[in-house]
Amino acid sequence: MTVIGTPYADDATRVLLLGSGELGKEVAIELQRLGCEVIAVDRYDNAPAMQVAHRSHVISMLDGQALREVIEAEQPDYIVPEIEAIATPTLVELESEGYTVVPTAEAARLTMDREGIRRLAAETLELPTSPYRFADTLEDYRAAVAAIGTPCVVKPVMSSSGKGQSLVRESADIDAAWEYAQSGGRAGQGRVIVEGFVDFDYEITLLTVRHIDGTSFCEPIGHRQEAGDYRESWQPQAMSEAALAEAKRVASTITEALGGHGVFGVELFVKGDQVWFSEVSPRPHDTGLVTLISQDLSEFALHARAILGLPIPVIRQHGPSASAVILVQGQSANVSFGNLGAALVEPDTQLRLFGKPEVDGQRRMGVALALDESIDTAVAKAVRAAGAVEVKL
Ligand SMILES: Nc1ncnc2c1ncn2[C@@H]1O[C@H](COP(=O)(O)OP(=O)(O)OP(=O)(O)O)[C@@H](O)[C@H]1O
Ligand SMILES: NCC(=O)N[C@@H]1O[C@H](COP(=O)([O-])[O-])[C@@H](O)[C@H]1O
Ligand SMILES: [Mg+2]
Repeated sequence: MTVIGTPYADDATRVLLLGSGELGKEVAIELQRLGCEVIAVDRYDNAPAMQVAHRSHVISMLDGQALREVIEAEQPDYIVPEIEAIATPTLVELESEGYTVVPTAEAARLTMDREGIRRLAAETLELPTSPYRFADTLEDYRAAVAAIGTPCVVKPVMSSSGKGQSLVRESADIDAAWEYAQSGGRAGQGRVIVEGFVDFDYEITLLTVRHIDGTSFCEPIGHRQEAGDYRESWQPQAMSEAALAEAKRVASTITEALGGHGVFGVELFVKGDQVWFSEVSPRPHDTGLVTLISQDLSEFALHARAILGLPIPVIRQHGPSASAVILVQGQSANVSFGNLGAALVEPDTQLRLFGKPEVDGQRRMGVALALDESIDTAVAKAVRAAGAVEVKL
């Protein structure tokens, strides 16, 4: 039975977020709505979730000792990873000492790098995936590309949002993809995965919620990626009955193996009735930002309920909906967003501006949301709203 205490009191229900970006900000808001005490942690100050949390800490989350110190000082009831790059062996230790890691420390460990989750999905669970090889040296990498063939996709094993990822179309691209993977990963240099290119019709995120009463699925979310990062997402993605059933089978299998309670973003490629597992986030997914407008309980509200052991009897979907990202390019610690009246002039549009403290290169700093009569018009409306926002550096 769930009991929620009083924030700042001894009996507070303390939730510690490891990662404090835009996804964590929405999770923090949902937890606060239920009266939790929220502690936000990230590698830099003034991260989005820190701006709505009760307290925050700035540490390197890849430093196991620093991670342990913050957790031991805060004594959270729930530790909620929000990004992949965390010292997950420390989370495994802390879990064995009695702490609760969402959904489980093992899920965080396996998804921290692409090898853990890929081997679990393809080799242990025998789910369909692209063919793949891992490599640590340029020589092994060249052999891996030769074995997989072109086109293939090269990614650092530890990276997200497309960082360090490239498509090798022909042999002339091979060495540049290695160089990019070595410099573009989030957690330094090293191992890469070489994946056979899947020529899919479309790709989806199947948000899967493991909660106190079982497993629930959201309507499938379609999305378009550019340079390994999402630009627009929409819900519901039209799918054949057979493809949807197979997608749910794959999502059930992988999330059951990871265990615990919470939202999972299961990424799948679909061609006809065929489905390939790509990867899974044991946490809300960026393409799921669309659920801020498309569902009564967004993926963030669902995560909060699932974590706290609260029931999820139904998830209401409001109809064709879309999200379009607001990407900012340049260098500034003083970004401003104008022309917002025009961005929101159409009915059924919304904006989220994340409040990220700075940009250096390209960074997602907001998202536009829209509801409409069809997926096509909803996507077009969200893109118009995002495009109307005038960014000043
Ligand atoms: N083997 C593949 N075949 C075809 N397309 C692929 C393959 N791997 C990745 N992609 C494309 O690149 C996108 C990003 O890949 P992936 O999800 O592995 O990267 P990521 O860095 O983990 O991204 P994120 O953290 O945003 O999910 C996929 O959504 C897909 O569009
Ligand atoms: N695909 C993973 C993803 O979308 N993660 C989200 O982006 C933030 C990092 O943003 P930043 O790179 O701008 O700091 C993360 O904290 C998380 O909210
Ligand atoms: Mg992905």
